[in-house]
Amino acid sequence: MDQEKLKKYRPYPPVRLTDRTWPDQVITSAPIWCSVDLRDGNQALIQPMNLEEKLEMFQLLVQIGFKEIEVGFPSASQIEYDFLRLLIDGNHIPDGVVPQVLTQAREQLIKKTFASLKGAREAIVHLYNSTSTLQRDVVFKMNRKEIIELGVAGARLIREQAERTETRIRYEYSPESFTGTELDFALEICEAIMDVWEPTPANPVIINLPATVELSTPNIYADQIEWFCRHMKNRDCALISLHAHNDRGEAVAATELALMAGADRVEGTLFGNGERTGNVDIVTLALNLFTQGVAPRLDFSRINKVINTYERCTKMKVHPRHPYAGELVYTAFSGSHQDAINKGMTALELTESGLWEVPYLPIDPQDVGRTYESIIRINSQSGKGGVAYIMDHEFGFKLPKDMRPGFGRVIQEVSDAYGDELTAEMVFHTFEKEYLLNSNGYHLKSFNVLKRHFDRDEESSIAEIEAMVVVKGEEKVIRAAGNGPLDAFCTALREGLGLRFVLHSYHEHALTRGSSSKAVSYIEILDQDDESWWGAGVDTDIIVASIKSLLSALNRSAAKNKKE
Ligand SMILES: CC(=O)SCCNC(=O)CCNC(=O)[C@H](O)C(C)(C)COP(=O)(O)OP(=O)(O)OC[C@H]1O[C@@H](n2cnc3c(N)ncnc32)[C@H](O)[C@@H]1OP(=O)(O)O
Ligand SMILES: CC(C)C(=O)C(=O)O
Repeated sequence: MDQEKLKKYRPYPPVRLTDRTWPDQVITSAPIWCSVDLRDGNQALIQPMNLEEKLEMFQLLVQIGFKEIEVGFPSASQIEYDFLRLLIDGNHIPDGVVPQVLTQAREQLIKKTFASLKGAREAIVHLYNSTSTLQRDVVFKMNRKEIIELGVAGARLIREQAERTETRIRYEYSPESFTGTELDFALEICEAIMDVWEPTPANPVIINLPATVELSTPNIYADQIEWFCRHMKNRDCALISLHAHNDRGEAVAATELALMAGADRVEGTLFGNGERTGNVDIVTLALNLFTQGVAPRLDFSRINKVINTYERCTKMKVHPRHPYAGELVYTAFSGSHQDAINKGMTALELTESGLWEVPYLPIDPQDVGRTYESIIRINSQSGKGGVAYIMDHEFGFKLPKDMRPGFGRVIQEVSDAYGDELTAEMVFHTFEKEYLLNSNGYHLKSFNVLKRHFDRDEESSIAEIEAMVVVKGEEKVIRAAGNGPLDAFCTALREGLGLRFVLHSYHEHALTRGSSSKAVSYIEILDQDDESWWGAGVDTDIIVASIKSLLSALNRSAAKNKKE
C-alpha cells in the first residue's frame, strides 16, 4: 500500500493502567442482556422493519429470553412511535420484560418519547449525546462544558417527565462515541448526569459506555472499562453497560474482555446486525458462555428458528460461516478434519465422562437444534474418514478400517470428475455401483447348501454347496465341499472356474437402518498378484451376503485386470 496514505492515520493511545486486574478475571455468569435489534439494528437496515416485522422480531426476542429490549427511537418517526403504541395498547409486553427507548437531549424529542410511553408499566429511557473530541469539534461545535450542559439539560427534563408519569422509569445514559472521548471527560459527564438522576443501589442508573466506533484493540476497551469502574463515585448506584460495534472485527472479544473488567450489562444484536460492520453479536457472546459451562440465560436451542425469523424481518442473511449459526459451521469437508471428527464421535459413544470432546467441534450441534447429518460433507478435499462417517451415520454401513482407503480413492475420483460437493446419496450410489451391483463378471444366480454338519469345536464341520454362477453371460453350475459354506464356495470357484485367490479378511454386521432384516458382509481377497481387493454384499441371509461379497471382490479384481 502507498506509504503516503499511512500518514492519514495515527495509533490509538493506550490507557495508563499499570495495575489492571481484568486479565486475571474469569466470566462466571451471564451479564444483563439488552437487545438493540429493534433500534440500532433496525436503523442500519436498507429497508427498516415495518410494524408486523417489528412485532415478530420483538416476540422472537422475548422467546429467546431478553428481559430488556430497546424497541426504538419513538420520537424519530411515526412508525417508531406507532410501534410503541402497538406494544403497549396491544398488551404485547409480557411481565418481566422492560422496553427501552432512545432519545437525544432535545426537548421536543424527550417530550414525544414520554408521550409514546403512556400506559406502559415500566420503561428504560435512554438518553445520549456525543462526547468525543471529534464530534465536539465537528458536529456540535461545543466545548466540554457546553456538552455537559446539553446532556444535563436532557437528564433534567427526563427526570421531570418521569416524575409526572405513572410509568416506572429507569434511567440510562450513554456518552455516545465514548471510545473517542477522553476518559476523564467521559467520567465527568456521566457523574454530572448521575447527580441529576440521583440513583441509589436499589434503583441504579445504567451507564452505557459505547464503542460507537471500534477504534482500538479489545484490551484497550477493557482498560477503559476497568479505569471507569475504579474511578467513578457511587459505583454501586450504576450498572455499567457495554455497547460495542465491530469496525475492526473485534466486538465480541472487546465485550468479553470488558466484562472481565467489571461491566454488568451488554447491549447488542442478533448475528451482529447494526451500523456499518454491525453491533456486537449476542448469539456468539451467549454461546461462547455456554461452551464454557456458564448458563447464558438466553435460549438459542433452536437456532434455525432464530435465523429464519431474523432473515425474514431484517432481509439480511446470516453468513454461512457465522459462529454457531452459519450453514457450514458444523461441516467438515477436509479429510483430516473428517477423520478426527469421525474418531471423536465414535469415542464419545464409548466414554462415560459426559463431556463434549470432539475435535474441531467446540459445541454439540444438537445443543443449538442442529443435527449431526451435515457434520461431514464430501468433496475433492475429503478423505476416507469422512466417507466412512457418511456410510455409517447416513446408511448404517460400518466399513472395515482397511477397506476405507480403497473406497476413499473411488470417491476422490468421482468428486474430482464431478467438480462439486457429493451428496450423501451420491456417496452411497457410488458404493452400490462399485461394490454391490458390480455383477458384470461373476454373478450369483442360485446358491444351495446341500449338506451341513458342524460340531462344537468346528473340527469336523462340513458343508457341501451347489451354486449357479453366470460368467460372461453363460450359466455355470459349480459344487464343492468345505468346512463352511463360504469355504466350500471358494473351493468351487477355484476348482470349477479356475480362479486363483486367497480369502484374506472377513467382516459382517446387521444393517440397522432402512432394511433392518438385512446383513452386510465385507470380504478382502488377495488375487494371483497378491493384490488386495475388497468386496461387499447385502442379503437377508448372511451366508448369501458373504457369497455376494466374495463375488464383488472378484469382480473388482477382474475389472482392474481387464483395464490393464
Ligand atoms: C450512535 C447512534 O446510533 S445514535 C442514534 C442514531 N439514530 C438515529 O439518528 C435514528 C433516528 N434519528 C432521526 O430520525 C433524526 O435524526 C431525528 C428525528 C432524531 C432528528 O432529526 P432532525 O432534527 O431533523 O435532524 P438531525 O438528526 O440531522 O439533527 C441534527 C441536530 O441534532 C443535534 N444532535 C445530534 N445528536 C444529539 C443529541 N444526542 N442530543 C442533542 N442534540 C443532538 C446535532 O448537533 C444537530 O444539531 P444542529 O441542527 O444544531 O446542527
Ligand atoms: C446511542 C448509543 C448507545 C449508540 O447506539 C452507539 O454509541 O453506538
